[in-house]
Amino acid sequence: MAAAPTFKPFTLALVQLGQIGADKAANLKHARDVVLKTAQGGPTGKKPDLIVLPECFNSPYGHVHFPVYAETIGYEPGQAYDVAKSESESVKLLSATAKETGVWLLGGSIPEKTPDGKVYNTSTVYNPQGELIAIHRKVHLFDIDIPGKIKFKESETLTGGTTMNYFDTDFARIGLGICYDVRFPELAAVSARKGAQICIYPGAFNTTTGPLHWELLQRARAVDNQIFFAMCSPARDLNAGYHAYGHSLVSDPMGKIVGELQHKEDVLFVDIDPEVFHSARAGIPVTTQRRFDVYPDVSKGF
Ligand SMILES: NC(=O)CCC(=O)C(=O)O
Repeated sequence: MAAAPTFKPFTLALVQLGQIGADKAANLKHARDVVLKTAQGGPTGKKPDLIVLPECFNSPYGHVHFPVYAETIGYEPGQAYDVAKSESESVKLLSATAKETGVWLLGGSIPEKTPDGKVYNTSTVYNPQGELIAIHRKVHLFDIDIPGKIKFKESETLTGGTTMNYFDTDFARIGLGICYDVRFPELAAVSARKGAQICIYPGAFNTTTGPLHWELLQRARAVDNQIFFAMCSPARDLNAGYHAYGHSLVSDPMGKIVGELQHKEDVLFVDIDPEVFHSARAGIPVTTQRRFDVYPDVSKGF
């Protein structure tokens, strides 16, 4: 495995997208418009280095919708990918938008179909040249049943991914996950031990678990691993079948919230300061104090 890039300061923008409805073309156009505007800079006018979209940004969120909206991506890690030949209209649009803005783009997630008939919840990542350079298929499917509150079963139509994923930029190694993946500490732990200085998960928590767990889990993953941790949600739409919690958030490696939105469409700009990462690790050196003679290192074998 290549060494992680030197962690440099960068500006992260989380796009808490609204207006995600039944019309895929309208969803894609709106996402593109907001990304183009975001790339012009935040309140300080500073152009972001990396823009992130939310989970399932091109389709309504629900197991009945995933197969209907699913697109063939056909990306194989380590193999060249020609966006011009892609069958995915979302991939083409995201690639063109990244290229036009000259900014890294983590394209939230979209339903993806594969030739064996499976459907995944998949993130795609583009460099500023518009090349598709990484994907992550949601590993842990969101199957929960809280009586009287929320029942959701992604596994009705989705298959869980089987790989750990990160990507390297010129400013950081970035660990990937999607939403419910945050509840499984191993995923972020493996990314961090493989050198990720930040994990970014597009996500769409709900209004039952969101108030209790959204912030808690992100700050926990950040402190566990002494990394930055960010999640980008859709805005809340009470007319939609699924009510997203919103509150896109960034925690620093000390567990301090360095930016958080409310529940409406908005963009969160955060300047990521590597100094916080280095001082957290120097002051509380858990990364060198682990007792793998007592318990196993979950990152071994990846
Ligand atoms: N989209 C998701 O995976 C939702 C996860 C969620 O709401 C949770 O409580 O976990």
